[in-house]
Amino acid sequence: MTRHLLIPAQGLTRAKSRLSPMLPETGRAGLAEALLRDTLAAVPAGLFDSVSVVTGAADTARIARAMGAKVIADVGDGLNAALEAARRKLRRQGAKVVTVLHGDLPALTPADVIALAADTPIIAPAHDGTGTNALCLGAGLPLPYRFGPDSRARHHAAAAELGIALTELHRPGLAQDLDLPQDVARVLSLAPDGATARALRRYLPTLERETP
Ligand SMILES: Nc1nc2c(ncn2[C@@H]2O[C@H](COP(=O)(O)OP(=O)(O)OP(=O)(O)O)[C@@H](O)[C@H]2O)c(=O)[nH]1
Ligand SMILES: O=C(O)[C@H](O)COP(=O)(O)O
Repeated sequence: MTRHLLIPAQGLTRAKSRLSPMLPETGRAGLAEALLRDTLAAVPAGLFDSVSVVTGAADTARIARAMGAKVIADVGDGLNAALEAARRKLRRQGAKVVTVLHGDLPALTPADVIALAADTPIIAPAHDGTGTNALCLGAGLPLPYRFGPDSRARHHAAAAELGIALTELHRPGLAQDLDLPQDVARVLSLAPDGATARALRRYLPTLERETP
C-alpha cells in the first residue's frame, strides 16, 4: 500500500483573503505561512510515502521544501483542477491511496493525520457543516474532487452516484479551519501554542484581551 498526502496551499499573499477585514496583507501572509508550518509539523514522519504541497507560488513552495515536503505545481485552474492533476501524477507513480488535507487547520494533531491514513474512503467535514477539510480515497477511485461551496454534500452525492461508501471522520483538529474573522477566537482557544496562534497574537495584539 503506498499512501500519499496532498496539501493544497495558495501563495502567501493571496491566502486567507476573507480575513482581510481584520488583518492587513502582511499579517495574512504571516498567518498563511504559520498555518502551513503547523500543518506540515503535524504530519508524523514515515506515515505517508510522500507529502506534497500543491502550489503555484514560489514563497509557499520554499516553505514546503524547508519543512521537508515535496512540491507539486498547481496547474492554475482552481483548487479542484490542481488536486486532480496532482492525484493523476501520483497515480502514474503507483500511488494506491491519496489523502487531501487542507492547509488551514490550526488545531491539527498528529493523531488527526494518522486517522486520515485509512484503507477506506473518508471525508472530514469542516466545522461549518458544509465544507470538506480532508478526503482520503483510493487513488483509482473515480470520485471527482468537489472542493468549494457545499463540498461535503457534493462529495457525498458523487460517492453515492458511484456506489462508493464514504465515511465521515469527525475530529476537532480536522473540523476547525480558519476562514473568517469569527473563527479567530476559537482557533486561539483550541491551538494556543502553535505557529498560527503566535502569528495571530503578533499581528492582532488586541486579541489577547478579547479572547475568552
Ligand atoms: N494549490 C491551491 N491551493 C488552494 C487553491 N484555493 C485554495 N487553496 C488552498 O486550499 C485550502 C482551503 O482553501 P480556503 O479555505 O479557501 O483558503 P484560502 O484560499 O487561503 O482563503 P480565502 O482566500 O479566504 O478563501 C487552503 O489551504 C488554501 O490555501 C488553489 O487554487 N490552488
Ligand atoms: O470544500 C471546501 O470546504 C472548500 O475548499 C473551502 O474550504 P474552507 O472551508 O476552508 O473555505
